Amino acid sequence: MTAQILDGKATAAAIKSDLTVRVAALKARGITPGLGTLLVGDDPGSRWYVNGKHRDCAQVGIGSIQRELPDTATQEEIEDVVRELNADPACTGYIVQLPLPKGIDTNRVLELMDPAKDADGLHPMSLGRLVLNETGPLPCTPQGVVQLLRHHGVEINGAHVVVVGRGVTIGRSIPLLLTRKSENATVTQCHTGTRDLSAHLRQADIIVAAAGVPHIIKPEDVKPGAAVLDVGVSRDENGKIVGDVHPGVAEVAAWISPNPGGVGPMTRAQLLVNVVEAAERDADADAVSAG
Ligand SMILES: Nc1nc2c(c(=O)[nH]1)N[C@@H](CN(C=O)c1ccc(C(=O)N[C@@H](CCC(=O)O)C(=O)O)cc1)CN2
Repeated sequence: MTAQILDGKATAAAIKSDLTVRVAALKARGITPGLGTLLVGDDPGSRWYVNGKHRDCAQVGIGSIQRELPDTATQEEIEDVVRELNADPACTGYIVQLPLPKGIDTNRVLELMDPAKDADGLHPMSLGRLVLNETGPLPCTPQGVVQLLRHHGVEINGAHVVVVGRGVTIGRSIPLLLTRKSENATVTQCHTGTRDLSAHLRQADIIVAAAGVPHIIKPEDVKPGAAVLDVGVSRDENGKIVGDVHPGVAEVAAWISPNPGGVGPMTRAQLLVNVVEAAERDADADAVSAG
C-alpha cells in the first residue's frame, strides 16, 4: 500500500479562497479585519512563521499589525505591547509567537490578552470555552488537523485516534476537539510516561504524532489502512525538517500528511479563520446593537 497524501497546502489554499470572499463581504460593511503579531527575539524559525502569517493576510485582504521586541525584552515590556494590542481598534485579533525567551512567564502574558482578541485559541478563556462546547476561537494546529481529515473524507466519527504528545499548542487540546459530538472520535493520549507506546499505536485508526521526536512512529507501529498525521518538527544538521513519522509508514498507512506541506499550512489557514470569524461576530453584534 502507498498512502494517499493529506495535502495541507491545497486544503489551506481552498480555505483561504473562501476567506477572501468573506473578507470582501466584511469590507463592503466597512470592516477590515486585522491580525496583530508579537515576535520577541530573533529566532529565524519564529520569524519565518510570523512573516508567513502576514503574507497570508495580504493574500486574503486582512490587515497586518507587526510588533517586535528584542530577546532582551522584560516581562513588563512584553506586557506593555500586549496592552497596546488589546487597545488597538485596527487589531481584530492577535497572536504572541511562541516560544517566548527563557525567563518570561508565558502564561502571564497569554492571560493578559483580551480573550475577544485571541486569534490562536490558546487563551485560558478560549480553552475553557472549548471544554464547555461554547463558540470561540479554536486552537489552530488541532483544528487544522480536524479540517485536513474532513477535507479528504477520512472518517473521524467512531474512529480510535491515538495522539502522541501533550504540549499546550497541540497535544493538550486536540482530544477536546476530536471528542466533541460533531467529531465523535475515541481518543487515547500518549506521552513520555506511556508504557508500550507501540501497543497503543497499533490500535489506532488515526495517529496524530506531535511528540517532536524524529521518526518516533515506525512502520511496524501502524495498523494497515490507518491515517497518520505528522505534526512533529525537528531539524537535522542542515536545518531540514525531520518529522515524527518514519518515511516507511507511507507503505502501511492509507493516508499520510507530508511534513512540510501538511499540518503547518493548515495552522496558518486556521489562524486567518479565527480572525475573520471574530470580525464577523463583532460586525453582527454591532448590527444588533444598532437596532
Ligand atoms: N502563537 C503560536 N506560536 C506557535 C504556534 C502557534 O500555533 N501559535 N505553532 C508553532 C509554529 N507555527 C505557528 O506559529 C507554525 C509552524 C509551521 C508552519 C508551517 O507552515 N510550516 C511549513 C514548513 C516551514 C519550514 O520549512 O520551516 C509546513 O509545514 O509546510 C506554520 C506555522 C510554534 N509556535
